[in-house]
Amino acid sequence: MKVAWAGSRHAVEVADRMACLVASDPVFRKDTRTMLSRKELFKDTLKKAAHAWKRTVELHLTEEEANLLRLYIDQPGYVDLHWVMFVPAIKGQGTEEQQKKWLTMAYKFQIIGTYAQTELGHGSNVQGLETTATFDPSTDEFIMHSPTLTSSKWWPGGLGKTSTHAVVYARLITEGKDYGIHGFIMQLRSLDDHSPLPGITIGDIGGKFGSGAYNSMDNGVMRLDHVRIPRDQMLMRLAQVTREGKYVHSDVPKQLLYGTMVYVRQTIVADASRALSRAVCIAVRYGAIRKQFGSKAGGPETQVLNYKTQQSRLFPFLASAYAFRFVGQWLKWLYTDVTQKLESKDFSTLPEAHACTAGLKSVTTSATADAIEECQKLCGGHGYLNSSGLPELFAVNLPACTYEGDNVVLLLQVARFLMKTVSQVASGKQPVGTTAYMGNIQHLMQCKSVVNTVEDWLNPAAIKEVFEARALRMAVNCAQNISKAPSQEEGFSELSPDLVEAAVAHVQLIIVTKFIEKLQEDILGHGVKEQLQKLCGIYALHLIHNERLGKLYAQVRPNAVALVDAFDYTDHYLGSALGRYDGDVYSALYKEAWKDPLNETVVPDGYQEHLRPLLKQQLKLSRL
Ligand SMILES: CCCCCCCCCC/C=C\C/C=C/C(=O)SCCNC(=O)CCNC(=O)[C@H](O)C(C)(C)COP(=O)(O)OP(=O)(O)OC[C@H]1O[C@@H](n2cnc3c(N)ncnc32)[C@H](O)[C@@H]1OP(=O)(O)O
Ligand SMILES: Cc1cc2nc3c(=O)[nH]c(=O)nc-3n(C[C@H](O)[C@H](O)[C@H](O)COP(=O)(O)OP(=O)(O)OC[C@H]3O[C@@H](n4cnc5c(N)ncnc54)[C@H](O)[C@@H]3O)c2cc1C
Repeated sequence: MKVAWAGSRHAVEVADRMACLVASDPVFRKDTRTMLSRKELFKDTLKKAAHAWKRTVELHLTEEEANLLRLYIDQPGYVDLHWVMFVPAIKGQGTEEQQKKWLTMAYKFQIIGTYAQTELGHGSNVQGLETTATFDPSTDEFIMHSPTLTSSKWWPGGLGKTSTHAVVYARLITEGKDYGIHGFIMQLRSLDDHSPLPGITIGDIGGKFGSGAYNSMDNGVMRLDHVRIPRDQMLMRLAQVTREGKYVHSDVPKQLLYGTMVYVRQTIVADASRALSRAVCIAVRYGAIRKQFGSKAGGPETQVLNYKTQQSRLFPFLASAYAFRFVGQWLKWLYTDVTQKLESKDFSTLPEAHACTAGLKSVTTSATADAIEECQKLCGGHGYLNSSGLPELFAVNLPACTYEGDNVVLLLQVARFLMKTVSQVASGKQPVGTTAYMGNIQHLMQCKSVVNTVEDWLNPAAIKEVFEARALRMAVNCAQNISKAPSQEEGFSELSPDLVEAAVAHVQLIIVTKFIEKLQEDILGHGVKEQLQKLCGIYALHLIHNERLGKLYAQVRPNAVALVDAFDYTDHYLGSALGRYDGDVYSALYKEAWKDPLNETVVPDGYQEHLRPLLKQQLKLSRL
């Protein structure tokens, strides 16, 4: 099962090696992280990042190994933005010459970069950004400027205190005309003493939700006051400004400007499955240790994992973790495929890639955030302690519902793609890829489900048909209602809640389909495929209705702990007293409690000033 989860034996081996490297290095300790002040936490993040880079160089780690090392360190920081957004933005939007210049420095960490798109006034509406980049032909420079308070860059990770450079998104103005949003490479801080360059006001935007968690990241604010940069720092793969100031657009779709977001959304699906699997691992292992109540006859107490209510709340998350993992592996393939096509100037699959990445990012991160919260409840009171690992896991993953595109905004993009496809089907065009099922419209609009029993839900063809019929009917229903509205725009707006539901149904179909396709592969190991079939059935059935699932849960229960062990997480990475591999939960919880700064003294600080006078006064009063 470990191989099925990781994707290959090689993947299991590299992941194990990197996880152990992190777990055995004292610099990467994180057990007291939630007790650090913001300043201490930030400094700790700088220390870990520098140490990780040192180890990467010393051990000559490959890119794959270095990425895993970063992942297992498990502390959001400026390096994430550098590798996941700054470098890909230059790769995707820079010319070969620009890539050679900037990536050479970025790969060696001679510069640290971030991705500065969002502003105080606009995040979702990228075309509404206000920062300007005005070309000055007299000096061959762009003047970068924040004309209003709301145009202040706001949120970019690493911007606050760390980044020396950024890809800044701004409205390009040349020859008096506004050509809309484009990317520019800007140096922000001196490479000598790290002070902001003239005209740049920069700082951190303040503390965020939860202790520890995303507070390790210096999300930043930046104002630009007529800062000049050379013309060749405009990312010029998609469009150029000539020496004379003439705007020239290449013959590529302008949406490629959004390419970095497509790339990152794809990686976020993999992050979501990982976060969900961590929460499930904690809740399942703890559920096998925790006992409450026994039989009336005085028998042994029951493991809480054996309660049917616990199983019906928890096992759909276990199934979802596997489902998201497999769809994430497929999405990575889709992204590679579309990138290769783009390189040979085939842009035909771009809209589908956008819809798939946006939709899957949205559905998997929302489900993951909800599930982590529920796992906390599934662990009872102990789940609420920081030492359970769950509060921090929740706080770190909650913003994934917002960053890289608000989940509702992204689902509306999927809905727009679906409405277009329905109208193409109506005019006789055969849809392809993930919307190919819509071509089977006659049958799917009328067919009746043959699913009656739990066993039917293990029949892939039956499952697929149910999900296809559901998704298609919801999409067609929306399209018909939109066509009755006074205008397409009004109809879309009025029906947006239904459109979001239709988009979710389509995305869930993709997830179910990719799970089924995974089951058709050669899967090694005795009983592995059978367990995955049951999980696929649970994932599908819990989305439709909750009846008849008990039988499947009973079949999964004997292997539940093994199914979470297959995630192959070290105790260090899991970071949970409740989810420990050895099950020694109570001693771990007890030990963790004593690490709290409040326990440094027996009598707390503040006793002399506040507690003692109060107690004394009350005592005096009672004696009067
Ligand atoms: C290994 C270590 C692990 C570590 C893990 C680290 C994980 C790191 C994660 C980093 C964490 C946090 C960083 C966060 C960064 C950010 O948040 S960056 C900012 C992200 N911002 C957004 O996502 C904004 C969302 N808004 C948009 O994307 C667009 O503005 C929106 C799509 C909503 C609307 O676009 P418009 O251009 O205004 O308009 P529209 O008319 O709707 O679209 C026109 C047309 O273009 C198509 N389209 C839109 N987007 C794309 C795209 N990305 N690709 C392709 N096509 C796109 C759209 O469908 C329309 O097509 P049509 O044919 O005309 O219908
Ligand atoms: C932790 C974190 C890290 C981030 N890192 C970065 C970064 O590194 N770089 C960067 O540039 N940005 C970053 N961001 C910003 C992030 O990308 C934006 O916050 C995100 O795109 C959402 O935009 P917004 O904040 O403007 O939300 P808004 O668009 O203001 O959303 C507010 C509400 O309005 C709704 N809404 C908005 N538009 C519509 C619509 N058309 N139809 C229906 N409902 C709508 C939304 O669903 C939401 O409920 C980060 C954000 C966070 C939280």
